[in-house]
Amino acid sequence: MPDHVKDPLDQAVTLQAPAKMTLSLRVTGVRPDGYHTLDAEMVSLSLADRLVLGPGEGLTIEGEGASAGDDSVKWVGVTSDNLVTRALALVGRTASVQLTKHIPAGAGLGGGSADAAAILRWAGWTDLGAAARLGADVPFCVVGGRARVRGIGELVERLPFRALDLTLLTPPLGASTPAVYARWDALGGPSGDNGNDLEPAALAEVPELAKWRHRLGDASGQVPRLAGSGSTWFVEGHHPGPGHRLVSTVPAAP
Ligand SMILES: C[C@@](CO)(OP(=O)(O)O)[C@H](O)COP(=O)(O)OP(=O)(O)OC[C@H]1O[C@@H](n2ccc(N)nc2=O)[C@H](O)[C@@H]1O
Ligand SMILES: Nc1ncnc2c1ncn2[C@@H]1O[C@H](COP(=O)(O)OP(=O)(O)O)[C@@H](O)[C@H]1O
Repeated sequence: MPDHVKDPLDQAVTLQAPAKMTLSLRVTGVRPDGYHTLDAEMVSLSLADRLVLGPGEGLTIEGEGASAGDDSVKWVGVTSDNLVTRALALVGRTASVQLTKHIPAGAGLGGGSADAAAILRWAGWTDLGAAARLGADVPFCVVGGRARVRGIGELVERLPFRALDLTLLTPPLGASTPAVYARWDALGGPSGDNGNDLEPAALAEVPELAKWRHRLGDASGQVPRLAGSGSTWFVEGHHPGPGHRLVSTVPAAP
């Protein structure tokens, strides 16, 4: 058992929870339960939430929320279905948790999954099938770094780290993951022509997303790609601009 698990509550433990970026995403099928199978490349980002664990119980959340002035941190919610609370329950541990959000919620950056994965890593949890029951993005976030992800997200094959700078633009609107997958079904399973099969479905579901793609495209001279089911757009390289987040890939934690 790792040292930090022996007596974790005697003193505070600080955990980093890196956001994930889905660099490419192909939907390869639909399971009988309605979940979609994927073939995706995911990477961890320098953008991260912070969790401070201490003795006792209870969750507090603070943070600036999403970009463009949207206070979406409000809808993270300190409830029993918060992914931090559910991760603690899965590993059978108690702790007080102070969560500082830097990853905008509902932005396709896996913020909640990253927080849950930080708890699983701290507890030494390695069952990625069970981790996927918290959320399909949680297994990748447990492994981190760079990986090919298949199944509904539970099959994670590590890939060598690749340093990459990215510019993100997160619109002040969320894209609901279940709604985007449902729209992909309704559209007959379209392929994305820019590396992400969910992009046409997300644009059909939330047409306002197109405005933000144009904005980042104009600023960077590239064709932005949608992060997973959205709502964040990204391009390669660092392109400073209003509301732009300049991030880099980070290797898996040792
Ligand atoms: C699309 C992706 C790509 O990385 O994420 P985002 O980039 O938007 O965060 C993931 O597949 C999202 O994973 P995650 O956000 O963890 O989804 P979950 O909470 O597990 O699932 C929410 C809902 O999305 C649908 N869902 C999710 C994952 C999957 N492989 N097939 C699905 O059909 C299901 O309807 C499910 O009830
Ligand atoms: N600790 C958490 N941080 C962020 N969102 C959370 C958390 N726990 C639960 N959620 C919920 O998860 C949903 C998706 O948020 P998030 O994981 O940040 O985005 P996405 O799935 O778009 O990558 C939101 O509806 C949010 O309320």
